[in-house]
Amino acid sequence: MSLPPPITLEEARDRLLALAPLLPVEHVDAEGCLGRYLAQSLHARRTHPPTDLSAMDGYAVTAGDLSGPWRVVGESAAGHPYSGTVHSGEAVRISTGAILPMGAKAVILQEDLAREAANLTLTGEPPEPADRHIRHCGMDFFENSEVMPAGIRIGPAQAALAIACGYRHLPVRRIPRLAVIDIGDELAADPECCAPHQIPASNGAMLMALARSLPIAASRIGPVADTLAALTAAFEGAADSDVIVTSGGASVGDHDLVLPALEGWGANLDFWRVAIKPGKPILVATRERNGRIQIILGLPGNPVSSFVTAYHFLMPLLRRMLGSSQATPLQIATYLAAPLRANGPRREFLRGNWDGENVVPQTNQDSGALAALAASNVLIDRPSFAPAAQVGDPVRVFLLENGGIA
Ligand SMILES: Nc1nc2c(c(=O)[nH]1)N[C@H]1C(S)=C(S)[C@@H](COP(=O)(O)OP(=O)(O)OC[C@H]3O[C@@H](n4cnc5c(N)ncnc54)[C@H](O)[C@@H]3O)O[C@H]1N2
Ligand code: MOO
Repeated sequence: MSLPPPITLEEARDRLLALAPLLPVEHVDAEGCLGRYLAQSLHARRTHPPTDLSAMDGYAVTAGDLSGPWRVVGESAAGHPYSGTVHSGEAVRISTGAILPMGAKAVILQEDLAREAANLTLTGEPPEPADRHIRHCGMDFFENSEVMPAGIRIGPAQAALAIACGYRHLPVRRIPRLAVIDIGDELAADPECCAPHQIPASNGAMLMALARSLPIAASRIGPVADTLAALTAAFEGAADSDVIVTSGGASVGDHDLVLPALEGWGANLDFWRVAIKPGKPILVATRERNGRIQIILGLPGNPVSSFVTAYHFLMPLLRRMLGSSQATPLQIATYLAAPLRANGPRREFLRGNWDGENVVPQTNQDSGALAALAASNVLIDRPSFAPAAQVGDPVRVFLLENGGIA
């Protein structure tokens, strides 16, 4: 059997992302759409600050009157503005966030003043420049200005900004429906009831957990036996999903039936085999149903291969369907704390541990070594045919924690 030559990660991912249907837009409560992506750019519905505000607790005075003494004529507190106008020789008690009274052009810190009844004198330094402690109207954003582009991830700061801009609801894309299918005669559904010829089906839970770091609706099917009938039934069970992910049965063995089962089910193969390690046998297919495109990702069964292919393909696909403008994972540059052998033709993603300065590759790089994966917080990116590397050499890594996943 002649196999298709493996394509590069970039080509494979571009092809996959080009297939991704953009899901319909819906309007969701700003607090309820954390982790989703803005479907349209957001323009401020108000100016902020809406007028000049004090940035400190102190006294508001006129511009040409920074040496005092002054007479305190009133107060401007947050939510309770001073209604009069400040004149030369007068000061208004002002708190942080309170509206600067008319006529006032400077705020002097209370630490730089002495007050006795209504009499105020300067004991420290006046502000330099005079408006140093003033937040001017529009300092943050002006009405109608674009505050966030389409495709940005709505995290805590973005939700707060949207609310500050006057939005209760935000345009986001419908949550994708994902089905995860474990495939293999050797798989036990219950890890506590696992015969000697079996292994616990751990990939499904891992893939669900990975995908659930994004806002999705996921369901799990299986474990499914290595037969065409069982696979077809499993695909039928997932027929309403936007994305179907299988793990196992993607390679070339007699019992690796994902590809023939998909073809028998009416799916069209887009690509199979990518020049990465681990993860080479990954396949991507599509199926049209009621005018909708369903995407099927066949991931290799080896647990680390499943994880790495989900990281580089499934997660970017889901992000793109959710409308993200940064669907692919970002890298950081660090330094090797141990030497590495020269790499072969497949771009390799070594499991490693990064301490903030250097990265230590795991000793066990077998694609079935789940313990080494679980002890890792980065994937070290080794380009194809990278020469041997020494301690201290620069290397690029993908983060698996602290924002690396979602
Ligand atoms: N002659 C060749 N053999 C293999 C090739 C090749 O090019 N030529 N490729 C190898 C590579 S690379 C990989 S990766 C694996 C992938 O194989 P499959 O996707 O067919 O996976 P399986 O054979 O079904 O399983 C592999 C391994 O993973 C375990 N597994 C499977 N599913 C699960 C699960 N849900 N939870 C936990 N563990 C799972 C399974 O028991 C096997 O040990 O093929 C190589 N072979
Ligand atoms: O690609 Mo396989 O994932 O090398 O073990």
